[in-house]
Amino acid sequence: MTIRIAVAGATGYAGGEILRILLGHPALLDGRARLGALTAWSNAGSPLGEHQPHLGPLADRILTTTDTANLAGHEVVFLALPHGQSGAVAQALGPDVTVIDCGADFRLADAAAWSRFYGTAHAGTWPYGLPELPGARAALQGAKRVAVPGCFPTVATLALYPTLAAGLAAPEIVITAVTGTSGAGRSLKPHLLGSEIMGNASAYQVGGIHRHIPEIVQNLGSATPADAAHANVSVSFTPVLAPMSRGILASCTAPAQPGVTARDLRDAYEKAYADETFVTLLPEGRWPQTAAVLGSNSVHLQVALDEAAGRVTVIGAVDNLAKGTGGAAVQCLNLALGWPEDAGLSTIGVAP
Ligand SMILES: NC(=O)C1=CN([C@@H]2O[C@H](COP(=O)(O)OP(=O)(O)OC[C@H]3O[C@@H](n4cnc5c(N)ncnc54)[C@H](OP(=O)(O)O)[C@@H]3O)[C@@H](O)[C@H]2O)C=CC1
Ligand SMILES: CC(=O)N[C@@H](CCC(=O)OP(=O)(O)O)C(=O)O
Repeated sequence: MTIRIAVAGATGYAGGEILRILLGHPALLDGRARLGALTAWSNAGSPLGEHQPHLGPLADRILTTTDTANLAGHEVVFLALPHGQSGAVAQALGPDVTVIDCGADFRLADAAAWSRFYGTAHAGTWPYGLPELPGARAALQGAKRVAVPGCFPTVATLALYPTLAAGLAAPEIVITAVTGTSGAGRSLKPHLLGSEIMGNASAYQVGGIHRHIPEIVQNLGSATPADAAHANVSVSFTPVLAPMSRGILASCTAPAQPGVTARDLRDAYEKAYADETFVTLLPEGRWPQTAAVLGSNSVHLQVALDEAAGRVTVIGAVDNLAKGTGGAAVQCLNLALGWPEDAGLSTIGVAP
């Protein structure tokens, strides 16, 4: 049987990245799977090529409206819709359909935290699509519903989890992350005008209000077993917008426990990620940079002990649209359908 895959939100950045990756996926190249409906909202009725000129083979495909009728009859549906839109769409899809949601709607287990940061009713909680988190991979194998992580939580979690799980630092976390503009999606936003962005760097959502904070707390809370309720995990997170289209470079720090050495830290990361295809601890002395992971499903990490300040510092780089969304979504598809986890996904970046 050929698996039919629909992509809802195909005109967006996340939907476009999912399609870019699927066009090179072995299951689509050899006919085990094929692309069905490609849906949109305000741009329904127009050809995909008007919005995603880089997806040549799909240029003439006409976008249909994101609704139940158009998404019916597919074995797999990717949702790449604005926050709050996934719940109703997913509910109308049968339990046998594999639904992979790039939005935030089903990421959080804590309904109160959801309401506090998103201001709407909590839709529910699905298996969390970060296979590299201990225990997560098993829950994703064969899953019919997957919540793809946010881009900042992906890199922050992978950067700090080994340190916290090994008890090498206290969970009093400070993260500053430089991000490209595509993280905001492609709808017009005044602060993302070219003239405001070029030659500029600006902090936003400062002071504990960014939506990704509860997601990072949830993930890193699970690294500290004595803290099931995440009560003593604190996360100070400051995002900084920079003039680049893709990429996140995150500096993640936490207070080192007394007696911890640089060797302890490296050992923790080498052990945690020894078998992970998409997480690379760089050789000593080399530092992650966004260009090195551009277009790839990789996260690059480097860890240092700042002895004078008594802090662990981990630098992480990710392509927000690849491992930060579209690549993670395809990695989760592979796990859900029992395909090789890395099928269609590259660890090789685009540089310069
Ligand atoms: N960009 C990123 O780096 C990341 C994005 N995500 C998540 O992925 C999802 C999509 O983000 P992104 O691609 O950046 O966003 P975009 O703004 O680029 O795209 C949004 C898509 O949703 C469609 N859409 C707009 N309004 C509605 C609506 N009311 N109902 C249904 N569909 C609608 C748009 O269609 P049309 O063009 O026809 O109006 C478009 O296809 C979001 O939930 C986002 O949080 C997650 C991690 C990282
Ligand atoms: C530059 C910029 O605005 N970035 C977005 C990234 C969020 C994102 O894409 O993740 P979600 O799926 O959780 O929305 C932001 O900071 O809100």
